[in-house]
Amino acid sequence: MDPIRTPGLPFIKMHGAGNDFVVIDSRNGAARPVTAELARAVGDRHRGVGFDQLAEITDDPQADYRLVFWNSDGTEAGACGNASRCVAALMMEALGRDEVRFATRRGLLRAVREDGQVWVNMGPPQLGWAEVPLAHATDTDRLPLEGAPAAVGMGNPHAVFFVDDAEAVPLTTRGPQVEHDPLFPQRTNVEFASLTGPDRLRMRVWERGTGVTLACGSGACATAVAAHRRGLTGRRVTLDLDGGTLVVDWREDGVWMTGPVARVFDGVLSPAWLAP
Ligand SMILES: N[C@@H](CCC[C@H](N)C(=O)O)C(=O)O
Repeated sequence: MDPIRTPGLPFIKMHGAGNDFVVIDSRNGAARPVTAELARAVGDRHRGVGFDQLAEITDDPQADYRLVFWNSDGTEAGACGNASRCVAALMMEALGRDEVRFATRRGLLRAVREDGQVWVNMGPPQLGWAEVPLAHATDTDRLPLEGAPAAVGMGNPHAVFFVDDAEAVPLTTRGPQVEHDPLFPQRTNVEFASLTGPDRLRMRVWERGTGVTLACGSGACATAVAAHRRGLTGRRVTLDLDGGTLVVDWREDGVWMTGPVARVFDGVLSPAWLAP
């Protein structure tokens, strides 16, 4: 056997507006290799490959494929908008189509390619306190926390703060405080946003299970929904994040989101590294 080109676990490294992913294809009856332990090891930016989320593609009888999302701390996430767009772009290419349907923990979602852009419908926002979920009944538009954030579920929980200057927020201290607040029994993703123009927001994010990231698709959707509910914007919003710009459009059939997609490299996890 060639000692360099050894077999192992293939993956694709992608990013959407700087939100970076390792994509592993476990379709066609392949044994499912991804566990919480493997996700933590691959997610380590020094000893592994590094990612914000690992997206595992599996078979699904009702859809073109199923997606399972893992955070870099090894926890599973119910939704990941940017990874959904990245994998949809890959699958559209592979299947030679401009539309795919995929299953997630939240249910069946749809992505389409229009004018070269991949849009994903993240589904309707979850605006009831139990759906987010929150620990007790309260107005999700203004939570009883310092800064009165809004709570929005997009298949995963989000706490959205509207502030004068998102740049000035100490993300690494405020983020984890809010993530672990007892009001969020499943912890939460945390967004800070400022209005910078008509229907335009500057947004920074602290992701549950990962920390500061350059972008968050479900977070952008949650922020656009919260901004519209507060009367700050219309239903179509442009969000400038640290790693790029996302556009969100809250339509009748759900919250659609688009932005840049990049396939960075294809790699193989060495069997020696994978061995216990
Ligand atoms: N980057 C993602 C969101 C990832 C999931 C999140 N950290 C969670 O635990 O819910 C996105 O683009 O939506």
